[in-house]
Amino acid sequence: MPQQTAALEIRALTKRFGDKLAVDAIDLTVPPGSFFGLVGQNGAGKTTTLSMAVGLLRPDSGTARIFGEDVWSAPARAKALVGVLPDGLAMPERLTGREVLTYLGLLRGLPKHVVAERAAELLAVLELDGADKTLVIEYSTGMRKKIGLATALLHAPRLLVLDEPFEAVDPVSAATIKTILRGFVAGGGSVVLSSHVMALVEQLCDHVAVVDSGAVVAAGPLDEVRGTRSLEDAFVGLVGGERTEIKELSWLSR
Ligand SMILES: Nc1ncnc2c1ncn2[C@@H]1O[C@H](COP(=O)(O)OP(=O)(O)OP(=O)(O)O)[C@@H](O)[C@H]1O
Repeated sequence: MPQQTAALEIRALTKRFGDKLAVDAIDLTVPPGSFFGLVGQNGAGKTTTLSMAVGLLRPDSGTARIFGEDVWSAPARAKALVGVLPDGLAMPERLTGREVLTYLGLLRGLPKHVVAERAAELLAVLELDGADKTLVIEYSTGMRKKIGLATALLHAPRLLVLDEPFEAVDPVSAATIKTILRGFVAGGGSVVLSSHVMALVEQLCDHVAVVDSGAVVAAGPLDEVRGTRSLEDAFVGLVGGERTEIKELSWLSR
């Protein structure tokens, strides 16, 4: 059977901030149609990797391809294929959610009626339509995540790259987002998300990569990476185990 083009292929991506090697020649292959979880401790390099992979942060070296299109040498073709929810998404703050979607949809070159229909549907599904008169500057953190996800979905991309999509999102909205993402994958889409919540990654993802100190320490189908353990136990084992040197905070005891 011929090999299918990877949804996302990262080769030797490297980023240094001053003396800090944030991402160290990372390699990652996201198979088409997969639901891929990227996990790692705080500061492991997940956001830096994903930002370089989608063209938001220029790498020092290495390549990223989205369905074969090089993100840095063919950015327009690559970016047409991907929807991105970045960490700390900057939004036009003085617009309502609907206005943001309309603005970004038209910038993407979608016909006006298509933008209007999709914006209405996304706002309804994500329960943001009640906030039709609310400016983004007045949104809660969770509402910002949801409008960010709506902007990522608007142009019907083939790949979604989502940095911590469930952070600060209430359980009802999280359930809605899970349903949307599962439907997206069932319909042939591919998803890469980063998360610290192992249970969520186990629930949603079929592939996982564990990042530690800017490098991948394990990657592949979820069942191969976790083996017979829970993902949390596998993760703790992979990234350095329990920290026995930590003394109790004795001054907290009464
Ligand atoms: N703009 C920057 N300038 C300097 N150092 C940075 C910058 N962005 C990230 N770093 C450093 O690079 C390393 C990787 O950071 P990154 O945000 O990619 O980690 P992460 O895995 O996404 O962490 P978290 O789970 O806490 O979001 C960290 O040591 C961080 O301090």
